Amino acid sequence: MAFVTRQFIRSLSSSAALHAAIKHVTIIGGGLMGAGIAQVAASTGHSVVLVDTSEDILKKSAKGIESSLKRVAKKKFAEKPEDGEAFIQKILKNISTSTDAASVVQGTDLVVEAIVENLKVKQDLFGALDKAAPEHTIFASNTSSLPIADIASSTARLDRFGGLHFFNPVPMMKLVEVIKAPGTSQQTFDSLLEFSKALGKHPVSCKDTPGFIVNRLLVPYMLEAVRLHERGHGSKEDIDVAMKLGAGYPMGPFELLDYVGLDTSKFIIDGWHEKDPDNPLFAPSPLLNKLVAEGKLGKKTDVAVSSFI
Ligand SMILES: CCCCCCCC(=O)CC(=O)SCCNC(=O)CCNC(=O)[C@H](O)C(C)(C)COP(=O)(O)OP(=O)(O)OC[C@H]1O[C@@H](n2cnc3c(N)ncnc32)[C@H](O)[C@@H]1OP(=O)(O)O
Ligand SMILES: NC(=O)C1=CN([C@@H]2O[C@H](COP(=O)(O)OP(=O)(O)OC[C@H]3O[C@@H](n4cnc5c(N)ncnc54)[C@H](O)[C@@H]3O)[C@@H](O)[C@H]2O)C=CC1
Repeated sequence: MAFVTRQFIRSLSSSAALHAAIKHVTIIGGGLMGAGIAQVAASTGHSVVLVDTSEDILKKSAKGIESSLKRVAKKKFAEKPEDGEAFIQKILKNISTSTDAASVVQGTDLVVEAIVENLKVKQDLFGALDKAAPEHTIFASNTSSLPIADIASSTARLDRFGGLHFFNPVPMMKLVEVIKAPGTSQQTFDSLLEFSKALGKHPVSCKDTPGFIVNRLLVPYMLEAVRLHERGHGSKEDIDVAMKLGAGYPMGPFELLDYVGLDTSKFIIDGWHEKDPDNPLFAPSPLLNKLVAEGKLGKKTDVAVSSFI
């Protein structure tokens, strides 16, 4: 009995040690999501390396993180603004940047990928990182719409691979969907749940099904808003106002599409349409296709102007 108890306590403490082990995080992709995830991880005391393809992009990511932190500090230190600068600098010290993912993952506990929503590109990245990262390193994807199992299939660490789906803007949105793919071990899943909590987020458990929970509901709604407008049944402005004042959404669907990025939205819809071509919920939108072809991608193209105008 005493032995069982000791064993039990030992297994509990080794699982706690595993959870505590996520200290060093590598975020791949310094765009809208990666920069936000890096900011939140650094703000909660993690040591973060942010990776992208060029120094110029990383400079832009760092600028975005700093201005977001300024907004946080302005609120947090409203009474004592002089403490705000020290708060920002302390967090920025936890973040370094790199363009060489394979070398920085050598010392990391967790890789969170937030690059372009393309299966092949994600698989190539993880396939290469799998060879470079230590045994214990957990891999996670922030994909909006792709099956985690498909992304993980380019690696030999299916048990240490899961989904961590954050929401935009990451510093403000409390939810993280934690996805357990068929190969994800319980230990990995628990570590991802613990990590989400350590970031101050509220995790929910998801199966590896298309769109998990939020996007399975949100994407058809947003597309239906675009189709309603395409049919001439409402102006973009009226649809946005209607959903804000009539349904209590903080942003209307067109405002949100601008915020999320029209390119990312198109990647999601095209991918689902290809898999399920007869499903009218995922039919491509001529308006969205036209705007993306014109390079109008939403706020990421021009913060001040809506791509839908
Ligand atoms: C068709 C396919 C489509 C597929 C899409 C899939 C994408 C995904 O995979 C999943 C997603 O992320 S979906 C998007 C989920 N996000 C939302 O729905 C956001 C909705 N908007 C909001 O919650 C608020 O407008 C929001 C919180 C953003 C802003 O709040 P407010 O509306 O009250 O407006 P503000 O006056 O601008 O902000 C108030 C204060 O909030 C703070 N803040 C906002 N943004 C911040 C940021 N980025 N960093 C730091 N602080 C921030 C800030 O304190 C601000 O006050 P000020 O600084 O004085 O303006
Ligand atoms: N935009 C949103 O609201 C949300 C997006 N997501 C998902 O997060 C991921 C990223 O989305 P965003 O941040 O919006 O995209 P983004 O376009 O803002 O940023 C993507 C970044 O990844 C970089 N990148 C591309 N390939 C790379 C590679 N091989 N190695 C390193 N960096 C690379 C790009 O240079 C770019 O800076 C996508 O999978 C998307 O579906 C998830 C939740 C919300």
